[in-house]
Amino acid sequence: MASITTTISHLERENEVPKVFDFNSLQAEGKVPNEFIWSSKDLLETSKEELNVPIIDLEPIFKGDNVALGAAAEIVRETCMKHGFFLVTNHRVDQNLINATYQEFVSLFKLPLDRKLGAIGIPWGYSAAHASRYSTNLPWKETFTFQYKHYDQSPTQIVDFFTSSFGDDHQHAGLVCQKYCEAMKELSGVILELLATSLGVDRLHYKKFFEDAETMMRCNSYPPCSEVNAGTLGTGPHCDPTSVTILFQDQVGGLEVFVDDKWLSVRPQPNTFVINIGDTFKALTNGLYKSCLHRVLTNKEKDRKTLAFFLCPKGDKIVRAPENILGREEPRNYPDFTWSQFFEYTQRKHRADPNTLPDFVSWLRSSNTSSV
Ligand SMILES: C=C1C[C@]23C[C@H]1CC[C@H]2[C@]1(C)CCC[C@@](C)(C(=O)O)[C@H]1[C@@H]3C(=O)O
Ligand SMILES: O=C(O)CCC(=O)C(=O)O
Ligand SMILES: [Fe+2]
Repeated sequence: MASITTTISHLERENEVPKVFDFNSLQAEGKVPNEFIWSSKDLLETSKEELNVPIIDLEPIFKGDNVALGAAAEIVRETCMKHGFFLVTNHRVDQNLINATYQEFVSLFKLPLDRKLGAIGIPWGYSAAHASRYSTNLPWKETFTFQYKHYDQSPTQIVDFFTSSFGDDHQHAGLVCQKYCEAMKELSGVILELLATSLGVDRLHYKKFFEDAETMMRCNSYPPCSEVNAGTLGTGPHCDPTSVTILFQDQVGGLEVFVDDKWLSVRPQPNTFVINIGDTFKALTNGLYKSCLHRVLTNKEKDRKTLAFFLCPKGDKIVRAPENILGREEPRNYPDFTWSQFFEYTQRKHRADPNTLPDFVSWLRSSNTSSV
């Protein structure tokens, strides 16, 4: 996928000089530029009720308790057919590693703007509100994104990206993030076994499919926004185009899920990760599981950070659902495609939103038809 970095065309910024936003200045000024104002349909009011998210205790599953696995799989199937979000606890990821990774990003986003701008890159690198890609509906956030290749045994895979982005003084940060990604890779294996069991397919089916994954790791840093009622969003309404997201969120809150025509908040729960199904995994279930809509609100007082581990298959692998999901013979609802094709579509043709997957499938089918 590195080719995208050299050939990417800015979605909405073909012929303009991209603006650069400094959130420190924006906060000091206290006013919100128009580019950050979203439309009323994106800003529908949040419901008073919260999303009732099941918390799956992974400890019995780690211990090989198949009865517990079966019970957990039932809960996962029900929740993924409804909205695609659940929490996991007793995940065996060292809390000190989570804290250390979180603190590395606290420091990283405190760097002077010129050092962060020196790490700007698409899709890998630093971004301030995605202002180098879009000119409207800008998210009120900074991000740092990099790729983690599960099959790359190099101990410096992530370190090299951090030092090339920020200099040799970020070698330690890279090492910490590499250990975090390795822990996420282990956790993703357990989640994939749980998902396979919930779908009635071979328990190792998805784990094997993702054994050479090329994952996208991102830290989202959401500065406080003094003008919360101005119509800003930390991240706009979307379905993750990726496969399975393992999200660490701090205790600030702001993540919301659209279920039964209502925006419901996902309350931060200590010692848990948020797991959500993305578009590509939806296709890997032939559309049975929801890749559901979510968004992030801004808040007036607190800085919020999240660590998103976006599990993605190796770019050239064919995304195709296994036969007999839940033991049912079903017609195929999606054409074969590769993650590289879909990722490139999100980066060059269609900003990920609530309709990315159906729009991609229509585009793919029309391209295949026209190419014959
Ligand atoms: C494949 C991806 C594209 C985005 C990062 C991952 C999964 C989520 C996508 C995203 C967060 C959806 C909302 C819009 C977006 C542009 C963003 O706000 O960051 C999306 C990411 C991206 O294209 O960088
Ligand atoms: O930061 C969050 O709470 C969620 C962010 C998100 O949905 C994303 O980056 O895809
Ligand atoms: Fe998301």
